[in-house]
Formats: sequence, C-alpha cells, structure tokens
Amino acid sequence: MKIFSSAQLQKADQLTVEREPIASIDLMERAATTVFQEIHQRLQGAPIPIKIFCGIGNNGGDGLVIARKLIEHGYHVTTYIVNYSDRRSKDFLINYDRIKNVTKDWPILIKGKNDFPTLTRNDFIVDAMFGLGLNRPVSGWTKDLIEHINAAEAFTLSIDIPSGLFSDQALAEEHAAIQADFTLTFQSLKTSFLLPQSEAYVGDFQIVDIGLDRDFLQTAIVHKFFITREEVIKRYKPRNKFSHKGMYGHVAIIGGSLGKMGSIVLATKASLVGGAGLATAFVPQCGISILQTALPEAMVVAVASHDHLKADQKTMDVLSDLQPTTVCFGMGTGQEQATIDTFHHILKNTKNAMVIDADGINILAAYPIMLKDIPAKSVLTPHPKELERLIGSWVDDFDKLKKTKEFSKLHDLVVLIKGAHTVVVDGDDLYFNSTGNPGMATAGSGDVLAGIISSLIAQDYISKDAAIIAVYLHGKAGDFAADKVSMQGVMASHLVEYLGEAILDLFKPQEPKT
Ligand SMILES: NC(=O)C1=CN([C@@H]2O[C@H](COP(=O)(O)OP(=O)(O)OC[C@H]3O[C@@H](n4cnc5c(N)ncnc54)[C@H](OP(=O)(O)O)[C@@H]3O)[C@@H](O)[C@H]2O)[C@H](O)CC1
Ligand SMILES: [K+]
Repeated sequence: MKIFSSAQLQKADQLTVEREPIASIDLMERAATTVFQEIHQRLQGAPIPIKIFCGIGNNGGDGLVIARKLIEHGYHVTTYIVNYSDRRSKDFLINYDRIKNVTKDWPILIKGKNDFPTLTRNDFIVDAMFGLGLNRPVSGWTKDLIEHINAAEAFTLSIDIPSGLFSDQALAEEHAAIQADFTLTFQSLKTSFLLPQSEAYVGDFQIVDIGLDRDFLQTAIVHKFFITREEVIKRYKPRNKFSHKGMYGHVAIIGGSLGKMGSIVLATKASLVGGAGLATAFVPQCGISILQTALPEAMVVAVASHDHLKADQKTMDVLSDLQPTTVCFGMGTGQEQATIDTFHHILKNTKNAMVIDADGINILAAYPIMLKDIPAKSVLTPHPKELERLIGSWVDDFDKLKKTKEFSKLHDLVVLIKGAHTVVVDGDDLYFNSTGNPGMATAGSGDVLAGIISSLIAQDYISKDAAIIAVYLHGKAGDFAADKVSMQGVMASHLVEYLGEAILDLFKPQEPKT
C-alpha cells in the first residue's frame, strides 16, 4: 500500500475537486461524514460528553461537520473553535455557519488560556485543530491547550493526524502534539505514524477512504509503502505440483559459539519452516549434538575448533562443495579474530545475496573495509543499536531513514530497521511492516527472522521481496502466538511454531470489515 506525502495528498485533494468534479466544501462534507459514520458505529448513540476542538483551517472544517452530524444524531456535543489565527479557511467559514443551523448558537471560542474548558477522563475528545496544514511547531497558548487536553487523559480521537504532529518530518521533544488514542486518517497513512518517535501521539489508526482521485493515487510515484497482506500475496510464489526439494534452495546458517547455539537452532528451523528445501547449520564443534538433537531435519557441518567459529581451509572447502543457495551469517558468533577471518573469507567467496545478522553486523561496523566484499543485494538485519554502530547516530527518525537509505545505496544492500514497524530499506524505497506486537521483543526473535529471509532468498525471491514477505510473516506469526499465549508469553520458538499459520492466513478469506 502506498504511503503518500502530505504534499501529494494536498495535490490529490485539489485534483479530485477539478476532475470529479466536486466542490471542495462537498469533498469536506464527504470526508467528514465518513469519519462521523465511523464514530457513530462505535458509540452507538452513547450519551457521553463529546468535546470537539476545531482549528480554523480545513481540519477544523472537518471537525465542524463531524460536530454537526453528531448533534443531528442526538449526541451531547460541545464544539470549541481554537482561534489560533484569523485566517479562517473558506470551507471552515461555510461550516461555521452551517453548525449554527443545528445548534442555534455559535461554537465556543477559545482565544487564550482563560477560555480553556474543564476536561475530565470521562469526556470523549475529538481533535480537529491542525491537519496537514501544520507548517511549524505549535506554540503559545495553543501549545498549552494541547498539553491541557493531554493532561485530561480522556479518550482522544484525532482527525487526519494528531494536532501538532507533522506528517513528513520529526517533532522535537520540546514541542507538543495531541496524544491520540485513535486516529482516523484520510486516504493514506502518514509516515510519522510508523516511527518510534511518534509513539506517544498516534495510538491506533485507521485509514478512511474519502474517494480522492483514483488515477492520481494509482500513478503517483511514492517511495514509501505499508506492507499489508496484499503486498505479500502479490509477491508470493505458489508451489508447482511437480516440484522437489532441490527446487527450493539450500540455506547454510553459519554461526554460534559455546552457550549460544540456540540462535542457530532457531534460525535453521525457521529456514526450513519457511520453505527451504535443505538447511545446513555450519557451527563450531560444541554445536553438533545440540543441532542434531534439536533439529533432525537439518544437516550439520562443524569446523575443527570447539568453542568458536574458526574455519580452516578444509571446512571452507566443505562449505563451497555444499553449494548453498543462500548463506546466513552472524547469530551467536561472537567476535574472536578467527571468527572475523572466517567471516571475511565467506564474504569474499560468496556470490549470491547473503543474510547478515547480529555479530556479523557488529564485525562489519568494526571493520568497514569488509563492506565492499559483501555480495550485492545482501540483507542486513540490525536492531537499532547494531544499526547505529553501522551508520552512525541520527538526529531523529527521519534522519535515521535518510542515513539508512544512503548506506543501502552506497553498498547496494537491503537493510532492515527493526522495530514496531520494521522498515525494509532498499535504496530509496522504504517498506514499513504492518504486523507484529511488543511480545516479539524477546530473545531469539531476530534469529527467526534472519532464518525466514534466508529461506525465501533460497527459494528464489529477490532479496527485497524476501525481506518484505519475511517481516510480514514473522510479525503475523507473532500476532497468532500472542493470541494464544499472551504477549508476555511469546518466545522465539513460538514464532517458528506459528509461521505456518501465518502463511496459511495469506490465503484465507478475510472477514468483511464491520
Ligand atoms: N480540501 C478539502 O476539501 C479537504 C481537506 N481535508 C482536511 O484539510 C486538512 C488540511 O487543511 P488546511 O486548511 O490546509 O490546514 P490545517 O487545518 O491543518 O491548518 C490550518 C492553518 O493553520 C496554520 N498553521 C500551521 N501551523 C501553525 C502553527 N504551528 N500555529 C498556528 N497556525 C498554524 C496554517 O496557516 P498559516 O497561514 O498560518 O501558515 C494552516 O493553513 C487536512 O488535514 C484534512 O483534515 C481533508 O483532506 C478532506 C478534504
Ligand atoms: K487533527
């Protein structure tokens, strides 16, 4: 699913008005009516106090339409105009008049701190102060009002975007934005919703289709996407009836050290459950019986050394004789010099795209000279600390995206930014994951992900698609697991266990949205 920038959405608004054609006031009525219907469906006429805060632009105009519709349906609504400027928009003014037809009175004007209403936890607040027109941080008494609303801890629904939050740039900590519990957003997600810095503001969100110009939406070029089920299905390759295991690739998972063999078990198992035809774990001696006991389906090759990976020529020859389709390196290896040398040797002798995880990434960060030896389009799967070691620190989340893109382009790699909405970075293109839950922040979760990505590359998916499908399925498996064992109860093994269910779910008929 495409993620549009605020400039593109404003363009879409304008083109819809011209091409449909539809008067902008009618488009506002249509958009806000859709929001009203969503609210009405949830509240079902509940007699709770609803307080709607409207700005003076079109976001405020939306708020006025919602207020009018709610009043017409018998809700207890108080409407406030947050008068932060005298430059009221045309469509705001029309709706300012229209609401008077149902209330017989003007909404309450807020012009400063003295006008702030008392709010309680029992209020239902609708925030329609600023939308995509926000062009600078909110300041003065308007900022105080945002803080006043947040302090009430009442359920807050934001229209289009939590007021004060930017769509395409970061909000510094000292600035204020509405801490929404829920955001109903028009036509497209806003990038900031998916970034950790916005966590306090966005809450849950839902996209409402307001019928903007289809042609524009389909043809506009974007570099940001949301990884939905449809994005995965369109990339998924069904299996042929006459296929055999040799057609689904051979994954070599290389890593492990004394006390850290579990990571290899998880990754190797995930690669098999993910569909690879064959998997070989390539480990120090200490790993042989662990692997063979835990995972009879996998082959095991051990280097001569006992505790760490220290490959001699003989074992390297064994690896090249195996001719794995995909090599995955890094989990649990540690950073002994012999291991670093082994890694460097593997990099230089591998042609196909690899998957590099954990200590593999730490070694690359410590020895950037090795970056040039990584096969093109390899996938790096750092968690935030590992990413920082790799690309340096960032000022904010948008800067992190920019620096990761530069790194990806410079080295021709696919890089993951792991987190609540894991991002797959492929050059200029960013793919944000939609699945997963905080229960997945658990030991070994990343090993499973690296195993799935390796598995898909071995099955002939291009690295970017392998990463996109893998993060989605990994998250979905986590969601299924959390449903069964609770978020706290999720362990990495559950992610492997529920991976099959996540794959099956791709092809299950979905329940219609209520
Ligand atoms: N066009 C349509 O029919 C639709 C519009 N939709 C809704 O519109 C908003 C975007 O509305 P817009 O009027 O462009 O802007 P806002 O309502 O977000 O903001 C109003 C004005 O506020 C000023 N501004 C910006 N930042 C600040 C600030 N920090 N402090 C004070 N004032 C600020 C700015 O004007 P300036 O001249 O002062 O710069 C804004 O113009 C969109 O989000 C939707 O909710 C829907 O898309 C439906 C169709
Ligand atoms: K808003």
